[in-house]
Amino acid sequence: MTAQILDGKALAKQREQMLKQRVDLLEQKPVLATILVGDDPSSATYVQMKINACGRVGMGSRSVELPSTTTTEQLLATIDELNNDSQVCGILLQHPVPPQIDERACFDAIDITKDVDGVTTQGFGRMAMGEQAFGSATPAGIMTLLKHYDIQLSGKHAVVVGRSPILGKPMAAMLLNANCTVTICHSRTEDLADQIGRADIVVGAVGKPELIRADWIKDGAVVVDAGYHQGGLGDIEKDGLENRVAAVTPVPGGVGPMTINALISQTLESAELLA
Ligand SMILES: Nc1nc2c(c(=O)[nH]1)N[C@@H](CN(C=O)c1ccc(C(=O)N[C@@H](CCC(=O)O)C(=O)O)cc1)CN2
Repeated sequence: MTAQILDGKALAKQREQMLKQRVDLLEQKPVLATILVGDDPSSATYVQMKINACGRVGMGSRSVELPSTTTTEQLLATIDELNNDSQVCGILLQHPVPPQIDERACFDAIDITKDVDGVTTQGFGRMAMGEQAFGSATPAGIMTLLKHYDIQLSGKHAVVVGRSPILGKPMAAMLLNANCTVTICHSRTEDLADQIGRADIVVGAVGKPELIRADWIKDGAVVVDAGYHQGGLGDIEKDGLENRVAAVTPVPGGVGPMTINALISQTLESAELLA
């Protein structure tokens, strides 16, 4: 068996062409506001990648950069201003924020209609209940990728490794909504290798380089790696997998580009709904 490569980079590029056509139909250019707090170089790179993607599809962006000493109150005030700015149709608060900030309070201050990154508690709840909501960007991008490659989900056993509010938990909810049987594993899971060995679909969403070993994964599984670490490593070790699994996301070029694509797609949807 030769694994199908779930090429997120190519799919994101293809989808950007369609997004551009939809943007061109709008009278007012959609604007995504990005908020970067502090000076983490990776976060700055990811925000710049999002701003660049907006530009490629003809959308505008408003970049807000705040110092690492910013307080929760100051960040809440910035979010409030953007909530009330009729030109802004989506707000992205880059995670992580510096430790003195109550990140959850700040995420939850984003107006639900502008929560295009799917980070609010209300958005999560609505999505989990199967109601209209923008999904958290990385799991939403993964779902688009799986759909594009016609990966069958209904009735399959998915194991999500990681339970973070913007990745593992919403990923599990989305797979459940797609009729998977879902197991969530995390740092306290005692039999991780056994759980992974029973998975038809494995999602690495734990943020630890190659924590998931290739030989735990069963033949014919679908392997989705949401991790990205120094040296191009993901959360999942890939040694020999390409000859025995059904499909695998590359790192880089798999989930990452689909995260950004989900964000800009949802920003456009927000603009279309607000128009
Ligand atoms: N508010 C949010 N914060 C964070 C999110 C998020 O979805 N919303 N996700 C991650 C980081 N992230 C986006 O913010 C992100 C990470 C990596 C990539 C990506 O495309 N990576 C490339 C490789 C990197 C490169 O080329 O430099 C790839 O995988 O091909 C996109 C987005 C944490 N924070």
